[in-house]
Amino acid sequence: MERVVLVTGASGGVGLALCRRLLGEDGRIHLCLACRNAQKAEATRDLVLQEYPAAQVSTVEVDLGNLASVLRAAQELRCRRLLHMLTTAEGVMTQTDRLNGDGLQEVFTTNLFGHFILIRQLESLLCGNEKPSRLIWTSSSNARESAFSLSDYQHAKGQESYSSSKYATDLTSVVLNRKFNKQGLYSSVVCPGLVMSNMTFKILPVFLWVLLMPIMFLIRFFAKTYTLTPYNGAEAHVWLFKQKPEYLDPLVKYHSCTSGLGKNFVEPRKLDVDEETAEKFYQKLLELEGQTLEKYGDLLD
Ligand SMILES: NC(=O)C1=CN([C@@H]2O[C@H](COP(=O)(O)OP(=O)(O)OC[C@H]3O[C@@H](n4cnc5c(N)ncnc54)[C@H](OP(=O)(O)O)[C@@H]3O)[C@@H](O)[C@H]2O)C=CC1
Ligand SMILES: CC(C)=CCC[C@@H](C)[C@H]1CC[C@H]2C3=C(CC[C@]12C)[C@@]1(C)CCC(=O)[C@@H](C)[C@@H]1CC3
Repeated sequence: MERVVLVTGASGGVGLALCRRLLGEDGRIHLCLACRNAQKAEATRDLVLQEYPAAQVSTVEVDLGNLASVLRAAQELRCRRLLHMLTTAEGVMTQTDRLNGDGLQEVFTTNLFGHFILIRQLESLLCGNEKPSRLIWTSSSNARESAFSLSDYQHAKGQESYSSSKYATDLTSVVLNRKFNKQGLYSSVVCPGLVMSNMTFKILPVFLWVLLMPIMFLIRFFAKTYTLTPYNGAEAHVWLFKQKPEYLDPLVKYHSCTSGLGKNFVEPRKLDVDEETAEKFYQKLLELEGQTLEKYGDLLD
């Protein structure tokens, strides 16, 4: 049976590199590209098919910061019946977080909660299959416990919404493993390292990054997480794709690394999470999910 792999954030950066690399690893997979709008999805599909003309590539339109869009995408994916792996590679990092149309913090929703809803809505596809299914979350080494608070888990009050959302991602993955491993669903978190992408181009202009490039190549001899290209950044995802999920440690984050001479490898590092906090946070996610489903009852089957 073909493996169906859904990649969010597939239109650029690490997500697009991951799609290309997955097809290079296994031409038999069915790749589903999740993009924010139909034009981007089609453009990405064309790009991927140029390189792998025989590949099976479908698209789904989803704005992860918009819960109605997430529920519609889940409905569509349920109709397609199959899903074996979901990997997240979208993300937003802004100086000024804001409320979205659902009255939730945008960074929290896009980086975590939209996916949480998507996964819960796709539980029937992901759980109880003959072979294990898997989730791969693109987190970050920037996930910091000090940025996260249970009482303000959407990070409405602080200035570190990105770090908070990535820490919340790590917590969620730990609990998902505890709840769903028995049903054959396994979750892992990865960090792609420092990658030149639209995200970093919002921190400094492209020309400055280009000027800094020689310095960064030198830094890479000492800092292995300077992966720099989306291709290198997707190393941990691709490595995980090839592992048996049952043998992975749920309390580890897998970091994409690149040596000074440009060789890619993966480094597992222990997650800095308190399992009790993770469980309490999960309960809060369930509460928020309840409110969301109540609001969007018309989008449920
Ligand atoms: N770059 C880096 O140095 C690091 C990145 N990461 C993480 O890696 C992941 C990928 O980042 P990277 O590739 O660098 O970033 P990019 O900005 O290049 O790519 C982000 C992708 O996410 C999509 N996206 C953004 N918002 C939404 C949304 N609301 N709904 C659907 N899709 C959305 C973008 O789509 P669109 O084309 O429509 O904008 C794009 O395809 C992120 O989770 C990021 O946090 C972690 C550590 C370091
Ligand atoms: C390399 C030189 C000489 C200058 C660049 C300085 C910073 C702009 C740069 C150094 C470390 C970078 C970094 C990130 C953004 C850009 C830097 C601060 C991230 C915060 C990007 C998003 C993430 O998820 C983190 C893991 C990155 C951590 C390192």
